[in-house]
Amino acid sequence: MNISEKRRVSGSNNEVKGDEMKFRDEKRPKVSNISTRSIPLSFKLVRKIKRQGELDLLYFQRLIPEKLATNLFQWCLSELPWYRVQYTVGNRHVLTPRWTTLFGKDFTPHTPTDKVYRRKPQPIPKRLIDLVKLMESYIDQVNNSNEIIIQKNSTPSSSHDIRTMFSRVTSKKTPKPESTADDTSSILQQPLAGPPNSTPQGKAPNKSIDYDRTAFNIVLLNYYETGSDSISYHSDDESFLGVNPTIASFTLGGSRDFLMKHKVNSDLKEKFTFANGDCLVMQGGTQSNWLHAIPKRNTAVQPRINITLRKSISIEGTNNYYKFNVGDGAAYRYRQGKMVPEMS
Ligand SMILES: O=C(O)CCC(=O)C(=O)O
Ligand SMILES: [Fe+2]
Repeated sequence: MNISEKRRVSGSNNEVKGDEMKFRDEKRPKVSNISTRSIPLSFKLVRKIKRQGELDLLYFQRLIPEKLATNLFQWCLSELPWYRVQYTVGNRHVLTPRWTTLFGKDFTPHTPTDKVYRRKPQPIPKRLIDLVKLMESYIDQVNNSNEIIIQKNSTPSSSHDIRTMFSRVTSKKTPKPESTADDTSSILQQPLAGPPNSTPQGKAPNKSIDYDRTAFNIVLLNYYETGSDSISYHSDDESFLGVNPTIASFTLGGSRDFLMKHKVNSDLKEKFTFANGDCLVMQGGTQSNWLHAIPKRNTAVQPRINITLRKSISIEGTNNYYKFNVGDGAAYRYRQGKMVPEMS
């Protein structure tokens, strides 16, 4: 039995051999065409990262305050069904090396749904819809702004507020305001990579890339229970995601390394270690030019849940997602510290 995983049949895939991928600082790309911008959005920080090789990222650090992120982690783990998908490609049997679950469907109009879908799409749970709406709004705001705003007490500019949203997750009690330790003001006291001058007002939006208005319809969750759980190098560049797809990817719970490498230029590599509450948005040419992975680790790592938001533009896309992330096997529920198959 082959336990390595080919991520998706139609995407670009490279097998990753566990920890063999090493990043040495001296091998990092030259800074010549690097621009990293920092924009505080209401009470948080986002970095626009545009680098050589069409890397185009938005890095929302500590977007979800820690306690709320931990609470959402626990809610996802205990309330959602999870799958350990197995599938066959040719004569190769693949065990997906992590738990997955999926919600949502493409926006294609069709009836009756059960005739076209291989597996009935599951509605996105309300709490996750809130996350979707929030991120759509944040991403559009950041992409439509070319401003570098450095101010201590910025007011929320989104109609969605992450604390309001997650107050549902934090159960009956009214959430206490978070300490300001995570707020933009304190982060901005530290110098960040970016243009030296900051101009608070009056700049026209950056028109060099036309980003579509963000509209997610698929919520895919990955649960990495131990360091043996992983996702091999791949890119989410399938045609059913459209051209230059935008994918938002949250980390809840434990930190894991997230590696990126350029598909052609082996000098171009990136490494992030995402923490509880972080969100990375991959957009523009990122998927067509880069691969990403969460490698296995044999050091102690805490369980991590990843929530990714994306858009399927066709029924085929939705079917593909359910095939590789829900599959045909049993649903599992997390009960008393372990995954148990659900009684059907
Ligand atoms: O867990 C992560 O951060 C990455 C997940 C991922 O790349 C995917 O589901 O396509
Ligand atoms: Fe991915």
